[in-house]
Amino acid sequence: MKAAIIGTTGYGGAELMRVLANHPEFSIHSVHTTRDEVPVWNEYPHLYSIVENKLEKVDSEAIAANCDVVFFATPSGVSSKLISEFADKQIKIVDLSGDMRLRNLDDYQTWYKKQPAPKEVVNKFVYGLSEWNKENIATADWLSNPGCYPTATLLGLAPVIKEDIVKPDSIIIDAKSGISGAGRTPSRGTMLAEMNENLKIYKVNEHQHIPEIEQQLTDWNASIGPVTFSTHLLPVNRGIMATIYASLQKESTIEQVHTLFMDAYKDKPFVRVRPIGNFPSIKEVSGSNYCDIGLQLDERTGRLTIIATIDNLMKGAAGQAVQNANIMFGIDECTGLNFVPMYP
Ligand SMILES: NC(=O)C1=CN([C@@H]2O[C@H](COP(=O)(O)OP(=O)(O)OC[C@H]3O[C@@H](n4cnc5c(N)ncnc54)[C@H](OP(=O)(O)O)[C@@H]3O)[C@@H](O)[C@H]2O)C=CC1
Ligand SMILES: CC(=O)N[C@@H](CCC(=O)OP(=O)(O)O)C(=O)O
Repeated sequence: MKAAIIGTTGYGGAELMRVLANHPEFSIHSVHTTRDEVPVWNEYPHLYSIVENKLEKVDSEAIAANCDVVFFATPSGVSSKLISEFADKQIKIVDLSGDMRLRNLDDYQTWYKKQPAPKEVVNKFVYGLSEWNKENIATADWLSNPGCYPTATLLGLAPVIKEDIVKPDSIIIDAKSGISGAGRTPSRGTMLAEMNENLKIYKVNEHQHIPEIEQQLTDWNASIGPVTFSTHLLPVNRGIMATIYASLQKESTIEQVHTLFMDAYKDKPFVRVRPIGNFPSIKEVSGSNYCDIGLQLDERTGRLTIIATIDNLMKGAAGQAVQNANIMFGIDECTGLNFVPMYP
């Protein structure tokens, strides 16, 4: 199968090239940005002699004529405009941006502060949280890849929300991300002098992933109320840790909760539930498509702590996008994604 990538000079696009260059079923047919003619390795010399394509401007006719799938790794507000060009064409779409994730268009306008895509376009997209929406993904033509923070948060919360074992208004998510999550466009907040040896909270109660998390949680369990979600920038390149707190509805033991998670993820190869008393760090999933989950129960307060770690560029973006493309094309979801985490 041939793939086109739009947004190849960004970090998400670069990670897609790294994964697809190694994929036995997909080949990189063309790479696109707003610029053209420059070999993509000029932007990313680590891809020298591995990805030999030159950047091209977006030409939807040519992409659809030559490719089986197009990945949008573009900032929000881009795919919502470009996607209509692909509407009548035979090509599958995987959108890594937030443009197609929120069914309520007013939410998109409020949280992203941008014009939403038309309702009929958004409705055509299937939400690609691979582990929990596999049947719909398998028949999807247009797929919306989850956000990085929602991926860690939702994989961490799914078993307890689906089984209704936590108090619906008790959920607090304390999340931290490496700097690559902010993309490659330079900004003052991500400069070395600002971030080195620092830890910053940002978008307090205003993060655009809040409605995405709440949309999926309430799809699973209508009783779930608004969540508290905070995001912090860590002075590392990659990685997200979501530390999630929720109060149990009734008394349980850590063994019971752990069994619930083990059962929920037993046939989901990219989610590794750690043994009781063992907690994942971001380094332990770096460069891989794993989401690792650790659990602890505070018997004094009745509060459960769930720790979910991912690599924001892999399970949080390109890795999950390729996992979803695998499912959409009917091949094993792990194909091309068997990366062992890099350590140290
Ligand atoms: N970074 C991460 O960890 C994650 C990112 N995402 C999402 O994935 C998307 C990409 O993120 P990221 O790679 O970090 O972003 P970057 O800012 O690093 O890259 C954005 C890319 O989009 C291209 N681009 C911008 N506008 C257009 C346009 N009109 N037409 C074609 N290409 C365009 C840019 O190319 P140029 O400027 O050269 O034209 C660049 O290649 C975003 O929506 C982001 O929210 C999702 C999960 C995690
Ligand atoms: C560290 C960092 O800055 N992360 C970004 C993630 C952006 C992103 O992935 O945005 P969408 O999924 O909404 O497109 C942020 O918090 O906004």
